[in-house]
Amino acid sequence: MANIYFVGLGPSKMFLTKASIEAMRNADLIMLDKYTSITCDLTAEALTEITGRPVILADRNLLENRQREIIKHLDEGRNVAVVTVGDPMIATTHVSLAIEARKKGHDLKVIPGISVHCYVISKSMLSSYKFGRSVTVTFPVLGKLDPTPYRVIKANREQGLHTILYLDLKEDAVMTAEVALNYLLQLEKEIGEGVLTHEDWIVVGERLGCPDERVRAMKIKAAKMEKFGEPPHIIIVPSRNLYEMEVEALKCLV
Ligand SMILES: C[S@@+](CC[C@H](N)C(=O)[O-])C[C@H]1O[C@@H](n2cnc3c(N)ncnc32)[C@H](O)[C@@H]1O
Repeated sequence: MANIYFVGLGPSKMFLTKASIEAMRNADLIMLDKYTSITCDLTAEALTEITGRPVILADRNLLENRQREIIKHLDEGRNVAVVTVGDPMIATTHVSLAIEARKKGHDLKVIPGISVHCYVISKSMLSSYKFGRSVTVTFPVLGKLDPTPYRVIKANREQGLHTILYLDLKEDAVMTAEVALNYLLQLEKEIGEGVLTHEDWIVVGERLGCPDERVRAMKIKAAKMEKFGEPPHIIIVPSRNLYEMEVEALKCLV
C-alpha cells in the first residue's frame, strides 16, 4: 500500500504552497504533468531543487493510457506525486488515475493549488457568482472549427453568466489570444447569432503568475488590433448584464 498525491503547484514557483512542497517531499517519485498547462518557471529541475526528489516529465500517454506503470510503482511501495501546474483536479484529466489507484487500495491525497480558473476570476474582479460553464477553444480539425465555445458563450449569456475560455494546448502548438479571437469571430460569421460583437468586452490574461503577467479588459474591436505577449493566455467573455460595480472594475483593467 502506498500514497498517491495529486499536487497543485499554482501558476508559478512563487505560488507553491507549504502543503504542496511537503507532499512532494513525501513522495519517492514526482511526475510532472507537462500537457495540461504551461508555466514560466515550474520546470522539473526547479522542482528537484526545491524537493530533493527525482522528477520525471509525464505526457498524456503516460498519465492517461499507461496508468498501469504508475500503479506498479504504488504496488511496489513507492509513493508517487503527480504534480500539475494550477490545480490537479480543475480542467485536467487526472480523476481516472485517482480512482484506479484508490480501487487498488492505495491512499489518495489531493493537494489543491491555485488554479488559473480562480486566479483569472480574482484578477478580473468580476462577480464570482456569475461564472457559467467554462470551455476550451480548440484548433480546427481538418479545417473545421468546433462551434462548442460559441454555443457555451451563448448559453451562458442567456443566463447572464460570464464565460472562461481556456485556449488549446498541443505538443507542438499553443493557442494565443489573437488566434482564439479570430476563431471566435469566424464562428460568429458562420453561425451569425450575434453572440460576439465588436462592442463586447473581453478580459485577456497573459502569463498569469509570472513577472510579465498582464490582465487587461478591452472591447473586441480593440483586441483585434492588439499584439499579445508570449502565451499562455486565457480569455473571459463577460455577460452583457454587468453590475455597475463590475463595469467600474473592468475600467480598472483598461
Ligand atoms: C486546461 S487549463 C489547465 C488548468 C489547470 N489544471 C489549472 O487548474 O490551472 C490550461 C489552459 O489554461 C490557460 N492557462 C494556464 N495557465 C495560464 C497562465 N499562467 N496564464 C494564462 N493562461 C493560462 C491556458 O489557456 C491553458 O491552455
